[in-house]
Amino acid sequence: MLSRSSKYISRRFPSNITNSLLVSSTPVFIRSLHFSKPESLPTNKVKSLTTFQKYNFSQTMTQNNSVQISSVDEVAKIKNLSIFEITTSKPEQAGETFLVNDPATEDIIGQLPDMGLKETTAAIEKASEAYKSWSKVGARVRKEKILAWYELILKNKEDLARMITIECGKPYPEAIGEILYGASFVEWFAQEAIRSDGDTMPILTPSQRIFTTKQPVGVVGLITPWNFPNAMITRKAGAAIAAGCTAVIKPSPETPYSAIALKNLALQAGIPDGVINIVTTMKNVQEVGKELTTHPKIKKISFTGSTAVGKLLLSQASGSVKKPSMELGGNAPFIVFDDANINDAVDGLMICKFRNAGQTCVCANRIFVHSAIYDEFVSKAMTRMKETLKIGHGIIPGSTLGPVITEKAAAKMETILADAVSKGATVHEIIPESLKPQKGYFCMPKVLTDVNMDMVCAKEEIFGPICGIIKFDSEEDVLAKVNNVPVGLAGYFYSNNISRIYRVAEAIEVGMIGVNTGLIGSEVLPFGGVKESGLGREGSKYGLDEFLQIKSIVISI
Ligand SMILES: NC(=O)c1ccc[n+]([C@@H]2O[C@H](COP(=O)([O-])OP(=O)(O)OC[C@H]3O[C@@H](n4cnc5c(N)ncnc54)[C@H](O)[C@@H]3O)[C@@H](O)[C@H]2O)c1
Ligand SMILES: O=CCCC(=O)O
Repeated sequence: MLSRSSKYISRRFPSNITNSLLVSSTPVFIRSLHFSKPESLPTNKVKSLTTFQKYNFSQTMTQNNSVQISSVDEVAKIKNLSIFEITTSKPEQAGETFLVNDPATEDIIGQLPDMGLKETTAAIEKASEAYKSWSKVGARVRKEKILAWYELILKNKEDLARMITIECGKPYPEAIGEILYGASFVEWFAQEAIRSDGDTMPILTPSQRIFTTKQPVGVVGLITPWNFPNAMITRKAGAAIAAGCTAVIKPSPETPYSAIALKNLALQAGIPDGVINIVTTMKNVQEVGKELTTHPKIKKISFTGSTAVGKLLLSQASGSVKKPSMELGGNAPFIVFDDANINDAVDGLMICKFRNAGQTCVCANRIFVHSAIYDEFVSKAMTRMKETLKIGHGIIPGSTLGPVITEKAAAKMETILADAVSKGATVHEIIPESLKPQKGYFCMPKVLTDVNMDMVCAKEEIFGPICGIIKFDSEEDVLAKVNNVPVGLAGYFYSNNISRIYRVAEAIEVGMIGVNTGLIGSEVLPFGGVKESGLGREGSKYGLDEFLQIKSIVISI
């Protein structure tokens, strides 16, 4: 029987992922197998812009009962591989290429053009040309085309999700959840396209009428992260093109194929060429970012990523006063008060902390538990983690914990652990170290107790499967600690006291609060942060306005 909050979670995520994280079961640990990579990478042999590698990786069996995964074989199982291919330019024009790998195996899955200034400028020009007609298309036509895009995303959801798992590492059922989440923004903004109403103002002077109309801002630059390769694009691009804007998207170099597929599906849906443009790069990220934030034809920059990069982009965009939307880093508190339902709180923590191996911007980062229930909560949470966290390649059925995105991200987890231990934390193993897959950027989940506020795990965003649990004694004490950070994206707390629910929800300095739930995202939620977590709101009835500008018209009669 699922608890109240797990039923809620199940509405948003396919039951196989929520059940596997929430409900006890016999542990089945999974190892991924490794493949030997070619010594030198044949970038000079690129035949087409999108080349999915066809090397024969030699497969070596690890110890007993290991599950074998070849990323190359897994890519080959994608039925509609053509949607991941770049079709709008030629390899010779693009010059150099970069390699994309599977973080769970380190296998190379493909290579793409490493575009730079020239290609970015060309994409902006193309978007600018397309803007002339797209911005004039009636809203009803835009709505129909965007709905057709939505249908195609749903039709291809298995292939899109498989690619997310291969290039980003999240378990396949979670990847399916992301496609449904991402598609919900496309559907939502298709419907919003016909709702960009203006206003009629009161008549102050009998001879004057004043009204407003909303117009698209123009060509927009969208820069997105790897942790939601699909949904972070649809949440921006869906709103942008519904508003009548055209877009140049720079996806993360780790997860470019999901972006390319979205663009190809948009073309198939009848959204004209040039409305959505993709610039892929690994080496020239800064150069491309500079062009997107300084080119005079770009009127808005919408970015999701780290606070450090967000600040840089804001400063670059200030030169030509581009309208900004910034979805930046967080450091989400997850508070369990002594009047909470502990089992519900454990449910919420599992989904909130371990989704995408702890790599979502709204993941629980600092877990505060009241001293009266601390031992019980820690014991129940660790039991649940031991029962349900299964590490391995996300394609393997039953796997609930994939790798982190890069070797650097895995190394950061080691640094965070070492810092905590040096400052007095106790580390609790969840999965025996001997079961760690030998290849891939896997991090073993760990619980930290005896955590204090000087530790990096309490001060900074962890972005991985480390779970530091901090003891507190009073509401006042915990609120002071919670708000003593420069960021404020999401927060969560568990309590059954209605007065406290109002009080604490209003006191925590974040843009989004989950009360008695660990999962908050949906297309109707105004998504965004306060303080250094960003500017603007995505999704919801406010999301379209980020891509519109109000024009006031005064008529003398
Ligand atoms: N608030 C949100 O909605 C949200 C959502 C997802 C991720 N995030 C945050 O993103 C961070 C993790 O993602 P990340 O590691 O990909 O962040 P990141 O800032 O390193 O990268 C995000 C994107 O910015 C690009 N980028 C990096 N440097 C750039 C530059 N100088 N100019 C232009 N583009 C540049 C990257 O290539 C990538 O496409 C975390 O802090 C997380 O909280 C926030
Ligand atoms: O990682 C950031 C986005 C997460 C979400 O939209 O729920």
